[in-house]
Amino acid sequence: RLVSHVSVRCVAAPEKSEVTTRVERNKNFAKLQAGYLFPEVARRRREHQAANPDAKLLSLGIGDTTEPIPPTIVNAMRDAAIGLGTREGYSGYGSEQGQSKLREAITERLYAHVGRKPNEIFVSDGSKCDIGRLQLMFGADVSIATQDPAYPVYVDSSVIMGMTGEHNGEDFDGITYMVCRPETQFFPDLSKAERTDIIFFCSPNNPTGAAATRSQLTELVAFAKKNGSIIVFDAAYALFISDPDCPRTIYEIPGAEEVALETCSFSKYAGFTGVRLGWTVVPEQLRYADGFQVMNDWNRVMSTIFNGASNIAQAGGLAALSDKGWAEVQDLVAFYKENASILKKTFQDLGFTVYGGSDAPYIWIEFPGRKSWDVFGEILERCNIVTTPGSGFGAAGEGFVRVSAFGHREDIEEAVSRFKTAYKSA
Ligand SMILES: Cc1ncc(COP(=O)(O)O)c(CN[C@@H](CCC(=O)O)C(=O)O)c1O
Repeated sequence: RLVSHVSVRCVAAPEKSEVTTRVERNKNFAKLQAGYLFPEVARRRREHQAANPDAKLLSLGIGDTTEPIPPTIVNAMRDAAIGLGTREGYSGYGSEQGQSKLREAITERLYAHVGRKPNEIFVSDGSKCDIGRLQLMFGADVSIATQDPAYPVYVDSSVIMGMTGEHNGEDFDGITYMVCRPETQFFPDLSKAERTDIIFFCSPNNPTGAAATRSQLTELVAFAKKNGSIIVFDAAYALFISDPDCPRTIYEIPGAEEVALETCSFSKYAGFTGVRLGWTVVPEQLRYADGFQVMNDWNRVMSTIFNGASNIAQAGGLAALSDKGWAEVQDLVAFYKENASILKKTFQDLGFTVYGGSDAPYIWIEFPGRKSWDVFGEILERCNIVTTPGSGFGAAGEGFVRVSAFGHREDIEEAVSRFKTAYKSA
């Protein structure tokens, strides 16, 4: 009997050396330089708390919602859950693509005006999960480009899938990093970018908070068309956009349906980070080089390795898209936007160079010449506040720190007071 790779301690027998199986490890994992960013931030937070047991830590690190789910939405999930306890209300496995009425509601609320149809909307258990499944669908032989800095899942999932080479000390060989820094308004210089099969693009961008303009996204779509690339457009924060010149979906750009799929989520809209509900749009017009519809393979992935989003979560999503629920969603987003505005102004008044925070729930603060993890540690020590180091999002994030606006208002105000005390003469 093969025992798994654990040290086996048998009471009766003497301690044996470590026993292993004969299964080779996926070599791609060894390319990763550290654990995933947010568990590492959490580890350092726990370490600091252990060393300072009386400290009241405030978390402006991971972008996790904090406010209660609004009544229309939570009542719908409550009723769905109660219904499962009755013969007429019970339901088992649902469509892997999502309940039709939810697909229709997402389309009606967010995409009908740009030509998308319910059969192109695939409901899931969240956008991060879909990114991993999209990588599985694309396979290891595609070439990848991503904004830098960016949501770490794009790079880490590409490494795990075997789409990259080794880490070269700064970043991974085989990935095209499209640097997004202040000098180019956080939009990549596409004239210098190599052709890749897949382009991960997030707007509003996590972590910089920059929302791409219509002309920038028009340039991106043209770039993808010219190169025959597929854009994975991550719109997880689209509802935070106030600037009318910044599209909330890539499909506001004519022709995008031929080169882009879009992933989005109820996480930051309805406080569903723990409920788990998202979707990915795969247009009928999106085709591989051989003309095969991408939608067909995405459907095959979702029906093969996913058994559908929770029926309770879907009931909540449907309620969120009702007129009443959507008004409550807007109020939630406005609450976090106000947090962002308070934080942004605080850092500006303290003399920092600050980006983001207007069309996104993230504030991107520059610490010229400083190492991000050092600044992270300094803020933790001086303010007992958890942030996220910019270098955790890519090499171009070095010298920056991300501050999240997800928090109770009293915690945001306490954080502001602590920052003012600690950095009054920045
Ligand atoms: C751009 C982007 N896409 C997708 C997600 C996740 O969407 P779900 O539908 O909830 O799966 C996040 C959350 N990013 C947060 C949380 C950390 C993480 O997801 O690893 C953040 O960046 O702090 C995100 O920033």
